[in-house]
Amino acid sequence: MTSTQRLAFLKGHGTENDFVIVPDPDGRLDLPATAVARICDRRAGLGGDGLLRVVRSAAHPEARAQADEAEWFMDYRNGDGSIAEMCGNGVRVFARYLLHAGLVEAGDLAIATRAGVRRVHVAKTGDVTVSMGRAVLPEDSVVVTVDGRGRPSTNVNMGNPHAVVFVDDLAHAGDLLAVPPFGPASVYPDGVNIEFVVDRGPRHVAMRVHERGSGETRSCGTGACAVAVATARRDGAAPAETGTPVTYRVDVLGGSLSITEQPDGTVEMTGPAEIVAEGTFDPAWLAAALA
Ligand SMILES: N[C@@H](CCC[C@H](N)C(=O)O)C(=O)O
Repeated sequence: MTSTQRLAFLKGHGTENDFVIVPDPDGRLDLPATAVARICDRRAGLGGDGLLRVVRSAAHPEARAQADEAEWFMDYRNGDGSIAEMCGNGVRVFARYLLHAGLVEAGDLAIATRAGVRRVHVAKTGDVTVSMGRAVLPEDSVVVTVDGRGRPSTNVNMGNPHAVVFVDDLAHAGDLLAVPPFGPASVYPDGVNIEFVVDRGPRHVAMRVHERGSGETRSCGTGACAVAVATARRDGAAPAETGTPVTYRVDVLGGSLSITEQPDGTVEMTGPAEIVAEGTFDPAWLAAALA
């Protein structure tokens, strides 16, 4: 980018998990963690739970191997600038952006991520569905520390790490999240996303989440998948054994997501994804942020 060119950005969200989208098709932009954190700052920057850099897979060293399957790579960063393997709301917003920008046709497409290629269905309007791969549930229940107290949780990996804690009242989660919860470093050496869950009805739950690298957010797509799978195990629902898909509605502070576990173990998520604004960075502000 030359000093006279202005870098474009867009803003989007999925169930109010919000992202700054930065198109960088040829992978020319060096975006250090400090710059991402400044861009995602809600007072001194644009504000967002995370950032989605849009890069051609062939132009990114971490995605080159996926380039035959997926033209575009979602380079996802948390709001503090740290890198995460996967973002479920982000990948829906990423697909909505590709369509919005005319980079793909409506229908089925593949998106490269650090957790592997994800298949997405995006129509011209409405919800976006993404196949999130298989959940991995290591057998052990893990004790996480919430507000100074140990609580048992279900360890679920959706490409990124989650700990699902069943609670009696979600209202308490707000107080509990005042001090960031954490999991044991032996199980989660790179940190963990922690979900608090209550029942709302048959195959219907609500959650709040504390995200690694972003704090409490109004939604987490991978978290909702982890919650649905952990709840299905708790409820004794076993799609692999019955051959019948199981669907949970997972309410989040910013809306609701539909999560289906298929008999082959893959997890599908359906929910909204919207682009809300687009513009350009002030070149002087950006240069300072990148310095
Ligand atoms: N909000 C995301 C998850 C983003 C990554 C997460 N904070 C991590 O560090 O693993 C989602 O919608 O899945």
